[in-house]
Amino acid sequence: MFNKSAELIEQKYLERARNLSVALLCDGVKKANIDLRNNGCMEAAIKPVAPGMTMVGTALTVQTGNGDNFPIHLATYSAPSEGYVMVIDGKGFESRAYCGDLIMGACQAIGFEGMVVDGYTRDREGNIKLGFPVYSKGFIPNSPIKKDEGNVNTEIFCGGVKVNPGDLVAGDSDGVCVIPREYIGQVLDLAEEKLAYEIDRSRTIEAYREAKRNGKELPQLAPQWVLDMIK
Ligand SMILES: O=C([O-])CC(=O)C(=O)O
Ligand SMILES: [Mg+2]
Repeated sequence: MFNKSAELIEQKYLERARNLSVALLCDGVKKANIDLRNNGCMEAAIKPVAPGMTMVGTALTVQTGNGDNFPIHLATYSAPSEGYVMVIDGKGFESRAYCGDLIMGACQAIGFEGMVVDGYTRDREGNIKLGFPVYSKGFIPNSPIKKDEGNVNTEIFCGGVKVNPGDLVAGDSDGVCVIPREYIGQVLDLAEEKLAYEIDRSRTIEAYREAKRNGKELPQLAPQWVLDMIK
């Protein structure tokens, strides 16, 4: 099945998401009480090809298996793709790489924001040189097959999380999370609240560090909720 790509997520939401870590976005999903495995956070096995890679975009989904990358080629060249993150359900297939730096380079040239592979990739050095954000389960040099059409833009599972075309996908050095489209505004509000809490905590920790350095009386370092739980 080959479906049209979902409408791009509004820029104002994408910009807000870019100012938040993936950890904060997952905290937002948790606070919103959305029934999503691991708060939308993909399995730890899905890692950035290099630390420092970050991406935020609208999900374009691909479903394949058996190390077959024909569906990835279909999605790359046949769907309008600027602003999308290609999320590939490769069923964790371990014996072949789904893609390398040629497809990645093409995706980058077209304007994809990044790629997530529930499976393995190759051409790691070339991928790092491109600076194209890719998240995968690891690397294997063995080449993909090109055979079946698979599915493009259908509901998939990637890294244990349900992904629909049009969902928000974000990645950083910690990993990848997915926010279902209908919850984006609510999750961003809650993630920003958590960010405000974290900024406040960092200030307290810095004040403690400063007092200790200067031999001053030490301020309370433990958060109030910890003190309440100890009581
Ligand atoms: O040959 C392939 O299909 C996968 C690959 O290594 C690339 O895209 O660079
Ligand atoms: Mg290659």
